[in-house]
Amino acid sequence: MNAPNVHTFPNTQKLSVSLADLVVKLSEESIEIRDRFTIGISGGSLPKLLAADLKNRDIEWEKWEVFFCDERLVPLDHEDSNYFLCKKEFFDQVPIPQDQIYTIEPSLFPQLEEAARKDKEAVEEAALEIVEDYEKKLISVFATVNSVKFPVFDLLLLGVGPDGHTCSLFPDHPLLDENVGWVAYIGDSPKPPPRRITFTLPVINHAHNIAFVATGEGKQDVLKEIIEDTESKLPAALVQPVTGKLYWFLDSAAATKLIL
Ligand SMILES: O=C(O)[C@H](O)[C@@H](O)[C@H](O)[C@H](O)COP(=O)(O)O
Repeated sequence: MNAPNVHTFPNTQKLSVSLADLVVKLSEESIEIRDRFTIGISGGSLPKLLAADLKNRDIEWEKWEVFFCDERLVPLDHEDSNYFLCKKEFFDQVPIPQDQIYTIEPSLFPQLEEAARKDKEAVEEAALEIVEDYEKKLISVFATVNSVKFPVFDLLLLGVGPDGHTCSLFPDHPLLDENVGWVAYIGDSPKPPPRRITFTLPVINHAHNIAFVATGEGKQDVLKEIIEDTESKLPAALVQPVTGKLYWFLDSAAATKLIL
């Protein structure tokens, strides 16, 4: 594995500028080589930190293909939805074509909601339809181009929770062992809401570039383990690109305990 590139900034404004620099560079390179830029975005504080400076940059937005690294199984206009958050913080401010922003399928929601009134098995069945639909969306963008076992994103932007989770992959969860599927359903997320879908570890690890963004003192201890303990089994520590590059964008509060 390539050693991670850890970048620390005195404040989130400077972090956002440097993150935008990387995204602009990767977008230009990918468009030059593949005539498109495939990116996966996460929720949390990331969309705001991403958009802060990027929204003013000169970018071929019409070449972007955007997926969600994880998504909560709620309607797209629900305040828990990662799409809703990204729309408010980012998409509303840049001209990415709407049909190149790949959301979970809203028409599959009524049956999920109906299943929720029945039993766990019915919920799982309805959730699997959402998973399959999202995988089809990935196939529509990636399979004919790469013809590989896993999609290869140009860039995945990830957050990390104080427990070491990333996407909706949580510590000690059996989903960490998934090594075939591209998208997985989790019905027992320890962080609400409980029902979500998430990219699996192999999808994450096949990306050309992965950038984690973490800020604030609440991340100090977990970052020390993830970045410095080579034996750590925390989900974010299992993000180890097969051949791609791994970046960390931290503010000084989050990076305080690291030996850099
Ligand atoms: O789905 C979720 O519950 C959140 O999106 C979560 O995974 C978040 O990305 C991390 O906890 C980092 O969040 P912050 O960047 O806001 O600390």
